[in-house]
Amino acid sequence: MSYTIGFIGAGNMSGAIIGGMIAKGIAPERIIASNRGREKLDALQSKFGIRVAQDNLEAAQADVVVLSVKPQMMKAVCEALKPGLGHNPLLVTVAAGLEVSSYQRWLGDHIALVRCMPNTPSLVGKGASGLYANDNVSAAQRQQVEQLMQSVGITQWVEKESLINAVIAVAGSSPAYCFLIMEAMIEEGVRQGLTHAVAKALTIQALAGAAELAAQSDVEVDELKRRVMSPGGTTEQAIFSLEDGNLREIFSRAMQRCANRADEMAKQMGEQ
Ligand SMILES: NC(=O)C1=CN([C@@H]2O[C@H](COP(=O)(O)OP(=O)(O)OC[C@H]3O[C@@H](n4cnc5c(N)ncnc54)[C@H](OP(=O)(O)O)[C@@H]3O)[C@@H](O)[C@H]2O)C=CC1
Ligand SMILES: O=C(O)[C@@H]1CCC=N1
Repeated sequence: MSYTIGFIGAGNMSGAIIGGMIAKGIAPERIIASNRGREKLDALQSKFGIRVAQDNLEAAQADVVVLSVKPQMMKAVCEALKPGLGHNPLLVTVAAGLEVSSYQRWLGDHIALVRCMPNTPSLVGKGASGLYANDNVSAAQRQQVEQLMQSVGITQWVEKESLINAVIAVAGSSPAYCFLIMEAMIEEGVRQGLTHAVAKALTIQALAGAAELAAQSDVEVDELKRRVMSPGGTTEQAIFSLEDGNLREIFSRAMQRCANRADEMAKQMGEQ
């Protein structure tokens, strides 16, 4: 692959994808990022050797243009980019909430646009991205974006745009849920007498190990859970406590709020 990739907005999500791509061996000269402020560009340039520009129109000259500013900024950014998109690049937006129809209103009905919902573990090659393409995206462009995002993790296509909100709940936002679980486990480990360093090392490895086991296993996760729960043993006391506390309902509510917020954002910002 030798096409160029431009990132508009060089914040957390762009940094994670760029870092993952460089770690996978994508040549830094193929990547250009633009950002409002200079500081993040300097950091990305010195860390990864990519090209940077403060003018979004420069990054927009790439073959694939990743729109990675906050949803609230997207309309203004797109309208300013419009004159520089005459080469009709493949556009990939990672913004939560905003729908294809909004981008088409700002940039024209002809745009080839993929909505990609990635997550920050992309930085370490363990990203999970959902992808949705509008009708103008060709089969070759689908492959191109798939290949690009697979360089930093796994991808799953969804064929209905509304399902991107479910992808946000399951993958885009969920690293934060996992970090919260880690925080809680580390805190209790320390309460029970472990040092912070020991509790942290064990927590991270237990969760990473469980995820790897689930990924490599040919049985469902509920069976893997059952294999840890010796009858009359320790684990079932913990699981009973979590179930008594309605953990499933807590997750269900949290993920519904997450997806609903994406809906709400689409409505608010789609009216712009
Ligand atoms: N963080 C995450 O885990 C995920 C985020 N996303 C999506 O990614 C997008 C970016 O989020 P995230 O990286 O977290 O946010 P950040 O705030 O970290 O990054 C946004 C970047 O956009 C820059 N920016 C703002 N306005 C402009 C402009 N007019 N021109 C150029 N650059 C501009 C900001 O520059 P400055 O440094 O000057 O403020 C900032 O660096 C969002 O739409 C979000 O929904 C999707 C999945 C996961
Ligand atoms: O919180 C957010 O809105 C973004 C989208 C998914 C993860 N972070």
